Amino acid sequence: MQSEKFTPTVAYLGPEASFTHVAATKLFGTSGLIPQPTIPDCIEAVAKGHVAYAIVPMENALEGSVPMTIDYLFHESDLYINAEISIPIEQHLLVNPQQMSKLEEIESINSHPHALAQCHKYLKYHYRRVPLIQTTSTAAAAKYISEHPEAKIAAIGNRLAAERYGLHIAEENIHDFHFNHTRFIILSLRQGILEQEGHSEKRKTTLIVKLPEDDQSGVLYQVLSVFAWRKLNLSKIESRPMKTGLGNYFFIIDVLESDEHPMMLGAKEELAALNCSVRSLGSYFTY
Ligand SMILES: O=C(O)C(=O)C[C@]1(C(=O)O)C=C[C@@H](O)C=C1
Repeated sequence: MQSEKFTPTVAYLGPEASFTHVAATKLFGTSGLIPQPTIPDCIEAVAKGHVAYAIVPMENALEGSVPMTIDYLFHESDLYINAEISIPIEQHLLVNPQQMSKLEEIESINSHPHALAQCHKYLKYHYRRVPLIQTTSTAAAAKYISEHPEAKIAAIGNRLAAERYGLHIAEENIHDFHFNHTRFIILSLRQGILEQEGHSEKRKTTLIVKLPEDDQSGVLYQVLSVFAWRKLNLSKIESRPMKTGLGNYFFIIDVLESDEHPMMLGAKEELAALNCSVRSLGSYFTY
């Protein structure tokens, strides 16, 4: 399936059977995948050249962006996006087989904060007084309860985690909204395109734009008009704090066009003429 002849090493948010692991196997197969405990560890592994790629969650359809990913991309690293993959997310309530008959005695429910938030209504209705404990991933929560069969803890995670860690699915599909997807980005030190079967027709480009330091009225409007009159379709724009003081932001902008398209070259020039700083995180296919 892969066009490259060697098996690349890929850091992913683990442990095994996290959603990021599921996304990674869809794109890279099962070999060369190296689990990391956190998103920063994935990003650091690729930034230091310990692995060829890192795959990390970027955005969930219910909960929005993963701020840790965006902030590390902007503040802590100099990486490029080589591909994007989006997968459906189904959350299940998992318990150790020893706890299956004692569900009403559950003392905490553990999972990744995004997963807990995706099941907010279910948890409020069925487990109102049970504390929710955040873990580094859904699979980390599943692994923990498999290693502590005596603990009266449930986890929220996927079917693969139930199988991998020998857990029971106490309740299926507990996410609050049916259309639940997460998109993941594949990062590397090189600007490049990961090209495999089943990619999108068009490329997407991610830009990081900083507005001029001197506060001018209408500058964001001007930035948007740079794309608008060129008919460059934006699929996302989001502001994040610069971390230099209240009111200072950078923008992450996804454009449904390749970085080398003449209109994109013109857009980047015009943004520079507006005194904006522009960094391209690369052009890539989506899967
Ligand atoms: O915890 C996992 O299994 C992950 O891969 C992380 C993550 C996320 O960061 O959003 C990925 C997909 C789901 O939305 C829930 C959690």
